[in-house]
Amino acid sequence: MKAQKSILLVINPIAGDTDKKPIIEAFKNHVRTNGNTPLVYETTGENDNEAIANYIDDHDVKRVLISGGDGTIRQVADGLKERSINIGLLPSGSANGLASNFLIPENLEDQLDIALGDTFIDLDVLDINGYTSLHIADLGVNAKLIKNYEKSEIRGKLGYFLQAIPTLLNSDYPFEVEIFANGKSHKEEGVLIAIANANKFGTGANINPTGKMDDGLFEVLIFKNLSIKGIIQTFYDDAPLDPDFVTVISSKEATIKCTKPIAFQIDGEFIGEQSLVEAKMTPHKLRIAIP
Ligand SMILES: Nc1ncnc2c1ncn2[C@@H]1O[C@H](COP(=O)(O)OP(=O)(O)OP(=O)(O)O)[C@@H](O)[C@H]1O
Repeated sequence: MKAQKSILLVINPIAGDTDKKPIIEAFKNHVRTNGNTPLVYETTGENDNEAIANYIDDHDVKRVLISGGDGTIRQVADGLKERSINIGLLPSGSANGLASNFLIPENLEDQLDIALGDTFIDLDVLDINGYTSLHIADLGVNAKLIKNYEKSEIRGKLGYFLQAIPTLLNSDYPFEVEIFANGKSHKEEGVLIAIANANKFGTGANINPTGKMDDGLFEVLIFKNLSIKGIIQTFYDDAPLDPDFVTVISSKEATIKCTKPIAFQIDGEFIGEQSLVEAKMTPHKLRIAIP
């Protein structure tokens, strides 16, 4: 007889503003049907990283499924640290930026099959100003959009969309930056400087079409203006980006200096206005089950 394995679901009850009971029930049924033991940890918003790490050690957990947005995935990544535990994703955040890069289906039973399956990516883990980043961090218009969205009452895609127009009209942009990477300095003007491990934002915009999420490198992308042609290009998955619109630098380490503090976000979380951003690849990988 096969030994029973403990599978933990880390679930954020507030992510995406949806009822999580159906996810918890489907998870428990699925895991029990496979002869394993389902465990559930609901995040509280307070010291979850530490609590998740303790829970994993105390219950000899063999795999962690995550139901939430990018914030919850980052918390699990921080909790796992050196533990080599496979994870699976049941996206339930409002944007699901990271998960949107893996073509995970909408159907919950299909998601469970994939999350408990044996096809994996060893995702790069970045350190940016001391925070873990798995997806995309950026300075400029998108971070400003996220800040205004976090302050607004309206959640979901509509809330994000409603913030777009006043944010885009903001007079702080373009701003001046100096980027040090691969032993060179680049001085540029930009409206958005992204540090991208992944390809796409949760909105579907493919800002980093040539990036690979497991190659030990990230891209610094300097978007020089809000060109309509450039923006439209980012909606076509494999379209090469116009060099008049964006400069791309691949690196393991980069320092970005701005002449004034600029709105900054990491994986969908607004961090504050920053004039210095230091990004480096860590030796860690996050092993995620994917389709
Ligand atoms: N029980 C809780 N009550 C309040 N806040 C919580 C709770 N659990 C987690 N959080 C907070 O939720 C945030 C993470 O949310 P997450 O990114 O997973 O979802 P989201 O914002 O809906 O999705 P997305 O990032 O895809 O837009 C963190 O700031 C965390 O502190």
